[in-house]
Amino acid sequence: MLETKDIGYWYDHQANALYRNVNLQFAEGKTYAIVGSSGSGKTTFLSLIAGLDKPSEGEVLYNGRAINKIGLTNYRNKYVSIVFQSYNLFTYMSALDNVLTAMAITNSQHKGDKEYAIDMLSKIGIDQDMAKKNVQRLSGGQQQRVAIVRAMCCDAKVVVADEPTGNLDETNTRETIELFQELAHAQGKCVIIVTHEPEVAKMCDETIELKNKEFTTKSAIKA
Ligand SMILES: Nc1ncnc2c1ncn2[C@@H]1O[C@H](COP(=O)(O)OP(=O)(O)OP(=O)(O)O)[C@@H](O)[C@H]1O
Repeated sequence: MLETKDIGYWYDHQANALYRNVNLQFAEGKTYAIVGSSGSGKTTFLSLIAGLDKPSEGEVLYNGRAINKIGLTNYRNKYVSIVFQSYNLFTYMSALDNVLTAMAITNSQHKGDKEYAIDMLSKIGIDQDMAKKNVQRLSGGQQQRVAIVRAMCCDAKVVVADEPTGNLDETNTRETIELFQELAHAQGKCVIIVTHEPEVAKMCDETIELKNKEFTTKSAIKA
């Protein structure tokens, strides 16, 4: 579904490239963990496949089409959901309005379907009363789950997440990754997570390690 073709990236000079000739494939229905030391370029890689930045060389392909041909803004709006460590919810809105707004902005097939949004939120333990309160009244773990439900309610097939469990305790981390698994396994999405936590990587279907400017796919390690 998503493929990098000989991509390379450098901020200033080619000689200082973070990596070059990266050829990776990401399938729908699977979760991927990208691991590697700090500063190796994981976040940068995520921004390339999410269409937030362009590779210095090579192409990112979505279902065989170069994303710059699709148009980066068009690609991001239609095909990608992004989950951040800092949740990136609209802080002045309720959880319900956050989900409804995302469905409206992305023109989801569930656009305007309040009952669907309420039902999805209830699946992560946010009842109707709580769903209508300002999102800042929820705990960090709950806010991150709202951010994931928001991705679930949108049609985008690619979900990228940058350290989504960075602010969460062990229990919330596990629940969050289980939701990502559901997103991939039940909804057929392609979920790509940057993480420095080995427990998170273990729960994903595949781990890709970025080390010495090379990406290596590790065999699936099941928790
Ligand atoms: N705008 C920029 N201009 C120049 N260099 C940058 C810029 N943004 C990031 N870098 C450098 O590029 C390298 C890769 O950064 P990136 O954030 O992708 O790494 P990372 O693997 O995600 O790190 P971490 O795990 O610490 O978040 C780092 O050395 C960083 O200092």
